[in-house]
Amino acid sequence: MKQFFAAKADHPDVLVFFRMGDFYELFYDDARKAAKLLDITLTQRGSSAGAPIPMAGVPYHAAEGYLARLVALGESVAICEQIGDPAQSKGLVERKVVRIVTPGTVTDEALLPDRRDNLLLAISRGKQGYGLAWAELSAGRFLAAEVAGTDQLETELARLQPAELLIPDDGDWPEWLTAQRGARLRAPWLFDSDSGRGQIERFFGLHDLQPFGLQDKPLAIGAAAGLLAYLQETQKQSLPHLRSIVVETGDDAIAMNAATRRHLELDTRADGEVRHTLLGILDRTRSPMGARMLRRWLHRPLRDQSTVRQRTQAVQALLDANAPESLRSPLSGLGDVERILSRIALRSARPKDLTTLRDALHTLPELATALQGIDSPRLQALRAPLDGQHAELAAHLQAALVPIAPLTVRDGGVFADGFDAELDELKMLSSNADQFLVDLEVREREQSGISGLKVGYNRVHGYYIEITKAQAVGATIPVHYTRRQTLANAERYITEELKSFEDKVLSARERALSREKFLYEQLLDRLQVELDALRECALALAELDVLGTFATVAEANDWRAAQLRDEPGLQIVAGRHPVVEAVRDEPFEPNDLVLGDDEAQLQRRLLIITGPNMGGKSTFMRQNALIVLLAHIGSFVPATQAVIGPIDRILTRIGAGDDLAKGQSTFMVEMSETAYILHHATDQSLVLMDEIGRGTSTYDGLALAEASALHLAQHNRAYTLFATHYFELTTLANDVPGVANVHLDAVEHGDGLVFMHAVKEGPASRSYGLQVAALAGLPKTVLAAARGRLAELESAPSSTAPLTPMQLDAPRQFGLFEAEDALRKAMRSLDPDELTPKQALEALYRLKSLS
Ligand SMILES: Nc1ncnc2c1ncn2[C@@H]1O[C@H](COP(=O)(O)OP(=O)(O)OP(=O)(O)O)[C@@H](O)[C@H]1O
Repeated sequence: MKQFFAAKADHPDVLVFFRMGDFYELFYDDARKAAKLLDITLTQRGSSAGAPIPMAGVPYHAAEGYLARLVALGESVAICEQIGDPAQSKGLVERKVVRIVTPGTVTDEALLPDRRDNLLLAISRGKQGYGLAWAELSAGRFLAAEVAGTDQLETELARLQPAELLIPDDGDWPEWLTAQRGARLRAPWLFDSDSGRGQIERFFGLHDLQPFGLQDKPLAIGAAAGLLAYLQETQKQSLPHLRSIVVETGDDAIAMNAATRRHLELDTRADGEVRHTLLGILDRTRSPMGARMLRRWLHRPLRDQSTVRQRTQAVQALLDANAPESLRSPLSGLGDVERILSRIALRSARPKDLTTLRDALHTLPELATALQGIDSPRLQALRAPLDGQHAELAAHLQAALVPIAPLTVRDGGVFADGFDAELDELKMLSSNADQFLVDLEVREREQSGISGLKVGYNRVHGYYIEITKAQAVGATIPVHYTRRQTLANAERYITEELKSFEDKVLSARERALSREKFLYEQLLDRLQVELDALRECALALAELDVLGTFATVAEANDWRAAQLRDEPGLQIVAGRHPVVEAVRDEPFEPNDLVLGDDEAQLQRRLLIITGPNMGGKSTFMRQNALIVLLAHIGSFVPATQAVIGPIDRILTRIGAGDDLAKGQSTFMVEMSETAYILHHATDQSLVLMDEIGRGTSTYDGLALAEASALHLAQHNRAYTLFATHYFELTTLANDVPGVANVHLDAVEHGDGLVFMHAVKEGPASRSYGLQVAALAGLPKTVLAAARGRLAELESAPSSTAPLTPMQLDAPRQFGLFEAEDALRKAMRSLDPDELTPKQALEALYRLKSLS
């Protein structure tokens, strides 16, 4: 327990896995917590100061599964191992914390999600805003940035979704941040940028931070220092694969805040589902590295048109050369080269990692050939690191390793025959043993005349000659046999010859094992030298995977290349919603979008979109945002043509949901998202506003919607799609330059409604709210009451009656309500108590004819 308390004192904030024989044991609060989180039994062991000590444990061979679960829950674990051999040590075996497994720093294959990055993020703050530094230890990436305000900090967090978050413990952080999974408060001085600067320089072996472009970014330096300190504390080893810090600046990418990422359902839907999202449609990548790169690209569409154009051109070239499949098939089964390289750097690579790397290197020539002659600068740039660069290393690994590697180096069997003469000889000694023993047995049987005599081996006593009691009856045990062990019905002996054989074989086995360990370390050393080149290769493989995926998706779904250009404006012809189109059984109705200032100086900046519920307003708005986004990651887009000018932000306000975590009501969320948009949208931003104002009373809502639309059109001058049921807003088009109306339609067909889903110029004529409600199965009595109330509202609008959106477009709904009025009058004239059954039946027919 003294050893445990010492380990715990050094690691008070994490669970301590304390190795005892075949188990990792947890004690006291750690035991209680682990028992709850892992659903393992809480027991007791001994007592301390008279009180029993709570304990829980997991078997050491199954520890990985438990660690994976704890890490996924945001917990960290200090692994305290037995140092030295218990068989050799007198008294207590020494124990030491050898590593700390934390959610943001894990590199073991079994503990990592394979298709998404696993990031550790550190934040610092100052008067100018916040510094961020994040690392993906499993891939050797280290980045930093500075942002101006809390909004942007939230945006970056939504993008990066770190597994672990380091925050200086200097008080007063918002709860949404400190309550994040994996959030950890750390001593503020660890984030100090003055001392941090020196630490970073020392770590990377630099004179100053100029090469990283970090020298004038004290906040980013503070964050990077906080992150490095944590890495060094938890990893307890050198981190040679972290080679540089890449500084990201916000201007490089199209900004999308947390709400936008959520609303556009880039990689998860509100219900947590992943398949029916943009990533779900797009992700046909063949390797985990490709999948991770695609996700990163999707969350960071680039504003740099030339990079994006190169990607799009590469996709086109692949399609023209009919090459997507010949590129993609070698990528399947390639393995996670990127993460394997990190494990090699950290010297934790397993034999299987090395055989996977070997097989991947053998695939490179095939890939290089597939890309040969394709007319694309980007593809050729990616081909360069694959082509013939690693043939020697591939041959070396081929010669060194067995075809299918064992799980660990510990039990040997990693190296192939013929690779190392010394190892071969040692292995020969131990494998020839079998024949020697067979020969010996035959010989001893003949010489002793005991035909049932057996030669055997056991781990404790070593080699022996066994003679059963029955066999011994009447026989003479040879004099050179020395008794080794007595069993109930047999005696075991050893001879000089067998003993010297045993020494030779056992030492040969041990020496073979230690030779294998030595060779393994040597192989890791050899690989260290090649890491940079191999990393470049891994990145090329990932990007080829993504570009090949873009080509395949484009081909399968008939997507086309978008044209990015410097002139402002957005023109999309026959655009479709990639997810709705994929999910729906019926054909999708393509729609156009034109926004911008055309040659005739006609402005078209804000579209008021009206139309019935279920008409397709939200779908239309989102599809345009998704097309713009896809175009900026280099993918083709679901449209026959898309010409897109510079875009700096995509901002959305869609749907409503309480944010209970932040203590905000539906309306509050709606307004704070609107406020964000009005503050941040520029004349290069794409803004989607879906039914602003519906979360409050009608007049308030209408007033807010109109004022927001005006602000967007006149002040922000953003490209705005503004869907609304407030029909009043359609008059803005008459008075405000840049505002235009479009609408979606439905037609009544029998009892039902048919939605046309086609976007047309001009305002909608009706809203069909009650019909849609009927389709949704509202009880007939409620519908009838609603119809009545609607008619009343229409015939006698009063300032005291609550207005509804229905009422606001009511003047346009003549036909429907005239018929209802006649019906209503006829009904009023009836007195059921006065009617005979026959009159009642006639009245019913009359009413039916009026309806
Ligand atoms: N262009 C289209 N082609 C085919 N189907 C479409 C199209 N647009 C929308 N839809 C279908 O119509 C459904 C409703 O669309 P959407 O949610 O966009 O309507 P809405 O007008 O925003 O409705 P509300 O006003 O109730 O929010 C979609 O789920 C989709 O199935």
